[in-house]
Order: sequence, then C-alpha cells, then structure tokens
Amino acid sequence: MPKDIRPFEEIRLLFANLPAPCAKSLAAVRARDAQLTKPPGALGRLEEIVEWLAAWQGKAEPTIDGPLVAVFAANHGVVAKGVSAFPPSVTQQMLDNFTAGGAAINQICKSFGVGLKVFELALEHPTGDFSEGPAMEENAAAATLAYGMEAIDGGIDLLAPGEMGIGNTTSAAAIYAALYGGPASKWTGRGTGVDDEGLARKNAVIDSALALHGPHLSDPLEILRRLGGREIAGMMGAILAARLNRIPVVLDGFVACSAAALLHAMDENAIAHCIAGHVSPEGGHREVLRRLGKKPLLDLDMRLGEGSGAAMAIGVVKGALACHRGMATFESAGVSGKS
Ligand SMILES: Cc1cc2ncn([C@H]3O[C@H](COP(=O)(O)O)[C@@H](O)[C@H]3O)c2cc1C
Ligand SMILES: O=C(O)c1cccnc1
Repeated sequence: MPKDIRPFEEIRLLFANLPAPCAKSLAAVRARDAQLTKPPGALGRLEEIVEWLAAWQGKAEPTIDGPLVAVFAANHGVVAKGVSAFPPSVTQQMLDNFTAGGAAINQICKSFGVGLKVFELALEHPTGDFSEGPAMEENAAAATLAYGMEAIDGGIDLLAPGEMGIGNTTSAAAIYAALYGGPASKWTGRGTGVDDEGLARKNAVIDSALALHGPHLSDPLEILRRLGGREIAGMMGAILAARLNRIPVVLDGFVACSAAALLHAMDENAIAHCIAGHVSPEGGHREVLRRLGKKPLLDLDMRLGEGSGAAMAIGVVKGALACHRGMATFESAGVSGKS
C-alpha cells in the first residue's frame, strides 16, 4: 500500500472491486425450483432466499455448512451523559455471559446450529463522548474496520454480524440522523429501557452532537469516526469482507443496521449481498430498512441486539435451503405436473 494514502482512502479503494451476483448459479436454482413437487411460487420468499444464497455464494448448490454470528463488543464514552438504562460494566459482564452460554444469542445459535464468535474491542477504553468531540481517531476507526474484515475467515458461508455495547443505540440513532436528517427524536428509541427523562437526554445529546459535528457529516466514514463506535466499525468491516469473499449476510436490528447503512451511503450496491433478518421496534429501524430497500424476514418485536434477530432468521434461511435441497422433483416422485 503506498505510504501517502490515508487510512480511510484505503477503505474506499475496496469498493472498486465488489463482486456481482452470479447469474449462472441463480439460473440453476430457478431451474431446479421449477421441478420441485409444489405449485410454482408456493414457497414464497423461501424461494427468493435460496436464489439469494446461490447468487451471492456463486454456487449452483448453495450451502449453509458454516453459518456464523460474529458479535462485536465495545464501550461508549457517551454513556456518561445518562443515555442508557444500564451501566457500561454490563458490556463485559454480558461477554462473560456469552462465554458461559447464558445469553439469548447462545440459545438461538444452539437451536439452529449456528456458530458464535465474540470479538472484544478494547472494552476498558471507551470511545470518546461524541457530544464533546469525535468518538475515534481516523487511524483507530480504520484499524477497527480492518479488524472486522479479518474476523471473517474461510469456513464461513453465511454471516450475521451482531453487537454488544451499552450506549450503542445512542450511537446508531446519531448515525441515522446524520445520514438521513434529524431531529434525533425521529430515530431514537428507549434502548435498554430509559424512562421519559432518559429519552429526552438521549435526544438532546444527539441533537447537540449533530450541531457540533454538522459540517463534517457528509462523508459516511467521518460519521463513523465522529458518532460511531468500535463495534459499528467492526460490523462494517465484517459486512464488507463478507461481500469480497462471496458470503451472504443476514442483518440484525437497529444497531447492526447502522453499519450496513454507512456502507450503503458509501455505495448503494455495497450491501446488495445482505438481507434484513428482522425488524426491531427500536426507534426508526423500520424506516431505516425502507431506506435500505430491505424487507425484513421476521417481525417479532425483538429489540435485543447480540445478533439475536438475525440468528432467528438464519433458522428460516436453513429451512428454505432444506426444502430446495431435499424436496423430490415431479419426475423422481412420480407426481403429475400442472395439467
Ligand atoms: C443485560 C443486557 C443484555 C443485552 N444484550 C444486548 N443488549 C443491547 O443493549 C445495548 C444497547 O442499549 P442502550 O443503548 O440502551 O445501552 C447493547 O449492548 C445491545 O446489544 C443488551 C443490554 C443489556 C442491559
Ligand atoms: O434492535 C436492536 O438491535 C437493539 C435494540 C435495543 C437495544 N439494543 C439493540
């Protein structure tokens, strides 16, 4: 890499070589689907899911042999402003809970045969309070995004990026307000359950941060650096690396989608390999998905994070693929076709 290129410029260069969907694999899946013992189209969006898997994996026979939930964890300086119902110590405590197998994400991954990896991002050093100054330096934001890219290794064929980080719904809401326009109250929700006063503080903190950083918020990587967090940078890197490695991505809720929204703002095509696993009732998530052009698979009023909604959706994706792979054809089963 030439020495005079700044870290964010290196990231921008990656967008020049994003792989396209594989038309041949897509056609192969459609041809097989037409022969399966069901009326055409009767499996609805399950059929689209298999097409999506094939097109992005570039496999005529798509696989889910190595599905992974990758949870990125970080702490946020902005919690000092009283924007979460829980203390920042809960981030580390929940990581211990993940390791012990006691969190919701552990149970969902176990139920659907999904791997779980946790990436801890310097929890003892929270990012700067973004209502006072930038959350991160450019070097740190870029390095964390690169770390998120490294987290995606060879054995993975389906990815769901998740997060754990007390205060991160404030960061995500600030990102949406910066990308799509304020006021903060259009995007915020109660996160872990702040009361009316807490919600008012959250809105005021975000509105003052937007005023502080306003002139610098036209570039999505500057939005990440100023208002984001390490887990959001890590998820951006993971989603980008998945694209470069032809790994389809299932998006989680309000916080995880802020990483996807930043990539989408850099290049609309950058998240074409992603589907929305679910819609969260948190803040403006439904509106975010509309802007990203993603129709959620599930709508279960889940507002947890950890990758939990995406992991539930992987259960549906697995069911879709099982139908496509396992069903008999009209010919093999001796079932009469359409008369
Ligand atoms: C026990 C517990 C487990 C969680 N698992 C995910 N989150 C979720 O809540 C946090 C964001 O909400 P806020 O912005 O209000 O702090 C994130 O850590 C997110 O992953 C949790 C939160 C708590 C308290
Ligand atoms: O929808 C989410 O991802 C979410 C909502 C509340 C708290 N943490 C995450």
